[in-house]
Amino acid sequence: MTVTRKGSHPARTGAPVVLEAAALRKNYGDRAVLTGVSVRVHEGEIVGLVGPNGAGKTTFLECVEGIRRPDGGTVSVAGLSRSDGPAAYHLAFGAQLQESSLAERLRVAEAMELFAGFYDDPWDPEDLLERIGLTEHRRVFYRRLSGGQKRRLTLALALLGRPPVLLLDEPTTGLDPHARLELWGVLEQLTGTRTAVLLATHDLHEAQSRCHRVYVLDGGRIAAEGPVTELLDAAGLTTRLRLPDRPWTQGLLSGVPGWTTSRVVAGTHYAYGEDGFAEKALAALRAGAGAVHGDPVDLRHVLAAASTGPTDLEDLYLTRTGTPYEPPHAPHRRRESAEPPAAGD
Ligand SMILES: Nc1ncnc2c1ncn2[C@@H]1O[C@H](COP(=O)(O)OP(=O)(O)OP(=O)(O)O)[C@@H](O)[C@H]1O
Repeated sequence: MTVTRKGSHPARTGAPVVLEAAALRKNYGDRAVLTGVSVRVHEGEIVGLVGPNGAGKTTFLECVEGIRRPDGGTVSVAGLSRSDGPAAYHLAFGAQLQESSLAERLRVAEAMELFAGFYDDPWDPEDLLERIGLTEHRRVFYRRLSGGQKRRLTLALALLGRPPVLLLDEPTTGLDPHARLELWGVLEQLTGTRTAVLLATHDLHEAQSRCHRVYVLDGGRIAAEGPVTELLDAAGLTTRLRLPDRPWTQGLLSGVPGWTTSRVVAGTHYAYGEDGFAEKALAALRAGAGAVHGDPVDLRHVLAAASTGPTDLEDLYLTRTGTPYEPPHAPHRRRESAEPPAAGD
């Protein structure tokens, strides 16, 4: 069987590099949270940073943004680094943090005008509000906006300076499907004009369908990097067979030609392999497993529950991090900072 997968984008890795983080390290106390993370983003690229809760995604973005001071490694954005001074450095990128807050009695249009004043050649605030779907709320106080509207406003503020690089921390969390589409429309328009986007997300479907490349961060290190389809093919993860786990499952499947790896999560066995593996595995199950474990009723149950399909980023995530994918849900909790902002910000 030939497998087709979603989410293949023409590579932009030939374009100039606009963000380069090399061997970034960060400790909180004696706990190493980033252990040498290197990330590169090219002009016009949308790059996803995915990984389990606590993997270090926000810490990485905050080190790039200059909110945290890394304990090692280097960062440059649009050719600038923190040593060029915070004012110059902060013009190199627009950032939308995981949590942000504005004065409660600031109206949407006032916030846009205020922030536009920081830049020599800002985006027209009214045009930006229109594109991001906030025009009808332009006179609404910040405190009266819904969570999703606040996310849209903070994204618009990040875009105002027409930055060459956008750093977004879970930009679609809390947005309704229509707002998500609007947001992706704006981002894709921007990347058409060479803006680069690096975004942390838990939404693997968006990461796969919208990003040119992903970095899978796990335990403070990069566990995988590249276009999703290339990563899956290179790892021999073309097809997935999912079935209830039994004591004999691993032994039987690992002997099937084309098998690559398996993970067991909460009693379900996820077996991965190259093209054709799943069909061979099912045939092996029908032919041999009854003899192996001697319980035909249970084997019928296992076969009835088995399903096969092409792999996607969820499978890469599971095999690389050992953690099953959790779909995105409610807006993120507020995190208390145990560390003051880095000096100079
Ligand atoms: N200010 C801080 N002080 C101490 N520990 C922190 C601080 N910020 C984050 N951590 C810890 O560092 C680790 C990485 O956190 P971080 O928020 O970077 O991960 P993440 O991948 O963004 O997680 P999530 O997906 O939950 O947002 C976590 O264990 C977290 O508890």
